[in-house]
Amino acid sequence: MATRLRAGRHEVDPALVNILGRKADFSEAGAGRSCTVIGGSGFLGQHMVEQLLAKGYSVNVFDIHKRFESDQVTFFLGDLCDKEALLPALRGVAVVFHCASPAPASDNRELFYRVNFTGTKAVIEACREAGVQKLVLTSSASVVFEGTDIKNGSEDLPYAQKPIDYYTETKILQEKEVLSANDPDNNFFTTAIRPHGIFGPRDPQLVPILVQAARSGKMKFIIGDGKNLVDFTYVENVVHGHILAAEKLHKGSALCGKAFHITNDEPIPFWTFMSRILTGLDYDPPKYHIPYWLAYYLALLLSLLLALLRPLVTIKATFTPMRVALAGTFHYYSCERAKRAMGYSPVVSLDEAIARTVQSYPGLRRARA
Ligand SMILES: NC(=O)C1=CN([C@@H]2O[C@H](COP(=O)(O)OP(=O)(O)OC[C@H]3O[C@@H](n4cnc5c(N)ncnc54)[C@H](OP(=O)(O)O)[C@@H]3O)[C@@H](O)[C@H]2O)C=CC1
Ligand SMILES: CC(C)=CCC[C@@H](C)[C@H]1CC[C@H]2C3=C(CC[C@]12C)[C@@]1(C)CCC(=O)C[C@@H]1CC3
Repeated sequence: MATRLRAGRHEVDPALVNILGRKADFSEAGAGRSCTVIGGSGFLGQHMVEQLLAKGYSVNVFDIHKRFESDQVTFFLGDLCDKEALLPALRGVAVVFHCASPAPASDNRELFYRVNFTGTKAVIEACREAGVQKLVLTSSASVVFEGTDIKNGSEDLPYAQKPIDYYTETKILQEKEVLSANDPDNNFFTTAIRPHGIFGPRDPQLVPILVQAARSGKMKFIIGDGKNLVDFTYVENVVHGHILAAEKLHKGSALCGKAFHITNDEPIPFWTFMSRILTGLDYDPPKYHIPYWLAYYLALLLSLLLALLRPLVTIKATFTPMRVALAGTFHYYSCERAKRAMGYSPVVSLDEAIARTVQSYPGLRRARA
């Protein structure tokens, strides 16, 4: 069962919910501006909640954890795999944003499958049962990435036949489920947003991992010639894409049952981006080059060695073939489809985004002697 944690500004009498079958919408902006953010306690989820509130939406958060306080939000705690737990959080809302997933760094295959695949099926069923009209999934551009160069890739690229990890494999299954659930006859519309390399304030992954690597002396080498372009997308642009998608998703719109890349539309060499974050926080940027294939085979050798030793020692490598591929190949995507179908364009430039991000991590700045 989900636990309702707080009666927020938009809470209504449960008796009224029962009579009307849906929660009344009290926002200034009118009908359709009530939503639930599944995964609303996470990095992207919290930014979603902030911008939705600013735009006058009434917001429910459904998450396995509660990580912030707000008297404007109604919180529901539970596991998204449990349809019965989801239902109270979805009744009466017009839009559901599904941005929950186990962290990509996890190696728990069973968890990825359970949450991203079977859990997403529970979300779809719960949406239908609760009378939700729109479901916006946070997918990932990596659903088409196989570890080799992608330059200005469009959404027409086929799903990866050999996804780079189990997280991505289950993101593919999840996206397929959501897109095929689009059902105009029953007034249920679905779409998927595919962001890439989300970064920004409060991100627990990219900047902290990078700083940890720099502090332990692992950020000395540039893999390859350092010219490989990659998309890094500021979190507020990702949120903007999600909200636009929800607003443009309706019967007969080009969004129904389709996926959309959302990026900063400013691909940047991977190592330039890393160096700008590092120097912004007073760390030295990497300066020695190591050939891509040498790095790749070294990482492969290391992972084979660790697999052989696994019965005796369990060490989690940071230098993995998957990370080498992410750091040494081109992978940037066209967001033309989102521009055309929903009028998307980034609201924060990459320069501004990097500056805001660096400024937001005073605790990770290098201590000067
Ligand atoms: N960050 C990135 O660069 C990219 C992210 N994405 C996608 O964006 C989405 C959001 O990512 P991000 O904000 O970084 O991730 P976070 O891990 O920060 O947020 C996900 C949230 O979902 C929660 N959650 C996990 N499992 C469940 C469950 N079974 N039931 C309810 N809640 C659950 C998490 O809780 P807990 O922390 O306890 O697990 C967390 O609060 C994900 O779908 C991810 O795949 C796509 C492309 C790039
Ligand atoms: C676009 C996208 C998916 C971004 C994710 C960023 C991460 C892949 C990087 C953040 C820190 C990076 C890192 C390495 C590879 C890429 C990251 C994990 C190394 C493992 C590369 C090899 C090394 O010498 C150590 C690096 C540590 C940090």
